[in-house]
Amino acid sequence: MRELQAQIIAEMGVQPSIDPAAEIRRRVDFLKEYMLASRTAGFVLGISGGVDSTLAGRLAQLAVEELDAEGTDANFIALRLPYRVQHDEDDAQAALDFIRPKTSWVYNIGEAVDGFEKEYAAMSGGETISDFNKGNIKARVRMTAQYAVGGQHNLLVIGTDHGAESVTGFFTKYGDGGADILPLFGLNKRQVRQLLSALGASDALVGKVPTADLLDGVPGQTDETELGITYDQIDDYLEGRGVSGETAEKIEKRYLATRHKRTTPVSILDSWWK
Ligand SMILES: Nc1ncnc2c1ncn2[C@@H]1O[C@H](COP(=O)(O)OP(=O)(O)OC[C@H]2O[C@@H]([n+]3cccc(C(=O)O)c3)[C@H](O)[C@@H]2O)[C@@H](O)[C@H]1O
Ligand SMILES: Nc1ncnc2c1ncn2[C@@H]1O[C@H](COP(=O)(O)OP(=O)(O)OP(=O)(O)O)[C@@H](O)[C@H]1O
Ligand SMILES: [Mg+2]
Repeated sequence: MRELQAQIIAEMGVQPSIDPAAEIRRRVDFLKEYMLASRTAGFVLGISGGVDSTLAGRLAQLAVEELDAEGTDANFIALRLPYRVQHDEDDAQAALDFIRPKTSWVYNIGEAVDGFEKEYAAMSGGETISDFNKGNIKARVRMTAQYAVGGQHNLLVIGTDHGAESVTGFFTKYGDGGADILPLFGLNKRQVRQLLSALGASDALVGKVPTADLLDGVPGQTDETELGITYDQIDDYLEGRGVSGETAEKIEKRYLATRHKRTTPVSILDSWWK
């Protein structure tokens, strides 16, 4: 195996094979134990209809149900965070039906994002924010909405980052990358699907094609199209399997370019970037 591949696998904590039932138990326990240790009242998470938030949402709901049964009041607020009308709203509703969250709210980010864009144009004498940059603003407004709910109700913000996203830095810094607790870390994408399947999610939810869905111009653009790498390739790489040199180089190039996203802001005491 390539030396950098071994180092990346260790950092991402991905195992070549997993026992889905044991992973579900371990992650529900982690949510419960951390909630108790942090003296918070539960969790908040945006539900998009994608596999990551469907799994993290169901784990959070199981954690609060167990805590309630054990005599500790806990809450889970699932947030729909559409930008205006989401093109695959039906899938998001199917995800909520599967998660069965204790509380479910909708915060439409349309007004906040468009208001931001308008004020930006006024400030800059008419500069237009690119669709790509606006996509990152959408992700950061979603983060702000989750922290607003968390701040009001003493809840931890769940993040859905895991090995297959972290390795390529395929998230918005302080957007979906901004969270308090990461119950999916250590998994790759196919393992996320394995856990969802073990929890009884429908084939449609388990097989949902990953999309960041951040662009006005290309609704539902697939992650694989933007990345130019497939999740199967990323998953194979993270399981220590052989992938072509070209694929390994693409993954490693993204990994090295996005190190700043996987750490705290660089300070004069850091040397990792040298
Ligand atoms: N070397 C460096 N050291 C320290 N900071 C550095 C830096 N280079 C850039 N930066 C900072 O980082 C910023 C760029 O990072 P960032 O704002 O994240 O922006 P960026 O990485 O350019 O874009 C985010 C990517 O993540 C994808 N994404 C986002 C959200 C969700 C999902 C999903 O899968 O659902 C995917 C999105 O499609 C896009 O490809 C720069 O504007 C700068 O502030
Ligand atoms: N439209 C949305 N409504 C609510 N939350 C969202 C929305 N879009 C993104 N999010 C939040 O941002 C996180 C990151 O998005 P990401 O696309 O990586 O995950 P996903 O949609 O759950 O799964 P997938 O990666 O398979 O599409 C989501 O897990 C979710 O918590
Ligand atoms: Mg998505």
